Parts: sequence; C-alpha cells; structure tokens
Amino acid sequence: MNVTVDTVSVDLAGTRVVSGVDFLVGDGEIAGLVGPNGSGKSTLLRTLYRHLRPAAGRVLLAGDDLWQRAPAASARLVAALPQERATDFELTVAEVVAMGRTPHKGAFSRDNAHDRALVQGALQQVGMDGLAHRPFTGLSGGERQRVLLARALAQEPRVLVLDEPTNHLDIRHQVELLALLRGQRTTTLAALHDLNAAASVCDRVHVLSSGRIVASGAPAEVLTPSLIAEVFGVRADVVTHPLTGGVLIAFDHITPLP
Ligand SMILES: Nc1ncnc2c1ncn2[C@@H]1O[C@H](COP(=O)(O)OP(=O)(O)OP(=O)(O)O)[C@@H](O)[C@H]1O
Repeated sequence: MNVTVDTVSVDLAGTRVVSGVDFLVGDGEIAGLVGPNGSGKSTLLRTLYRHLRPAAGRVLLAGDDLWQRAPAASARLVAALPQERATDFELTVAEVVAMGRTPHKGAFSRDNAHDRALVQGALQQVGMDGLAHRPFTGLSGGERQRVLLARALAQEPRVLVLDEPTNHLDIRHQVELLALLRGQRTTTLAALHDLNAAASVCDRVHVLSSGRIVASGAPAEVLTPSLIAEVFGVRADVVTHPLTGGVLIAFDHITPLP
C-alpha cells in the first residue's frame, strides 16, 4: 500500500515544527527519514499513526485520507513502533505481542489459533520466541524493543512506521532487524539516526532539517559529503563499502565542522 505525505505541516504548542513535507512511499518500499535532533522526524511520523493531526496537508494511504478513516480501520492498516514506548505493561512477552491483534478483533473476542500462530511467528522473526512467557517488565531495553516490533508485525499491517527501530540494539540485532525489514514486503517509513543503516536498507531517504525536507532520493544520491556537512555539521566521505559494494559513509568522529 503506498503512502503519500502531501504538504503536511504540524504545529506543536503554537509553533510550526513540520512545514509542507511532501513525499511518496511506494508500495513495499522502505523509506528512511533522517535529520538532526529536533528536526521533526518523530512529529511527522506521529501524523502517520494518528497520534497527531496535521495542521495542514494530508496523509494518504493508497490515495485515501488517513484522517477520514475510522481510527479502528486505520489501526488495521498502520502499525507503529513509536518513540514513546510503553514499558510498564504487567504482561508476558506473548501477551504484549498479542495486543497487536486487537484492531482485527471484536471487543470481547478471544485470541484464536490464527492469532496465536501470528504472535509466535512475530516472536520468531525478532528472535524472542524463547522468552514468550517472561514478564515484559523484566526485559532489557533492546529485548523490549524487539518485542514491541513483534507486536507491530503481529498486527499484519500494510504500513509500518518505525521511530528509531535500532535504538538500544546491539550490532547483531541491528543487522537482523534491518535484514528483517529488507526481507518483508510491507511499506515502511522509518526514522533512523544511523545514516549507514539508512543507506543500506532504504530505497529512498528523505532528509529533514528544521521541519522541512531538504533532500529526497536514493541514498547514494542524497547522502553526499556536502549534504552531511550542511545538515549535520560533520565531516564525512562517502566510499564504496568493501564488503557489500554499497554506500559507506566514513565519518570524521573527532573534528567537528566550525
Ligand atoms: N509537545 C511539544 N510542544 C512543543 N514543542 C515540541 C513538543 N514536542 C516536540 N517539540 C519540538 O518539536 C521539534 C521536533 O521534535 P521531534 O521530536 O519531532 O524531532 P526529532 O527529529 O524526532 O528529534 P530526535 O532526533 O531528537 O528524536 C523539537 O524542536 C521539539 O523540541
């Protein structure tokens, strides 16, 4: 299902935080949203999972305005891994993941075999099936992250909205998560701080700076040394990755630009 972000602006406490953002995520594509802290990434993502209504513009799912749909109907289409991650569930891991099935069920219907199979499958996808009966509150930050991703997958969404999905994950689990995203066919929009992760996994990258899109396109076109210097204020060179042949951004970690 494609997603159109059509000249979306968002105001928070009377201040315009996102201004006239326009882009399209094609069906089955992975789009990356990158930009400095405070550039508006989370705010824009919140308009896609109906947490914040745009002050102007529209978010379209396959051409239909998300905000014109009933909340339950959009919850069946869009699953989110938000930045504000509830961590106080007094539930087991499997029960948290089963919450992803809620939009597909009637108010009093119980989980059936299909739901349980989806929960189990989602836990396997994130490598957490061995901990299904553990209390969620006893997990590490990275483990919780993976369980909440499993909850989003169990929702069987047509669109996945991920705010910093690799946060808290060790490098092995980052790679597994990116491989999982690459291997599935759900339209995905992810805010990512790691530009190399974005370059590896995204079909297109959209760069936000002070609430505006300043560049959009394939990672190799967009993530250039001059763009990185201008938007992030750091020195970087872009080279060919010696293992994958893709884009590798080599940062100068010790010399900030003036
Ligand atoms: N409730 C609020 N009221 C007013 N301003 C807010 C509110 N929430 C966020 N902001 C401001 O909106 C701007 C965009 O914030 P947002 O969280 O969308 O940025 P971000 O790009 O996701 O940042 P980060 O990379 O740090 O997660 C920031 O300047 C932030 O301080």
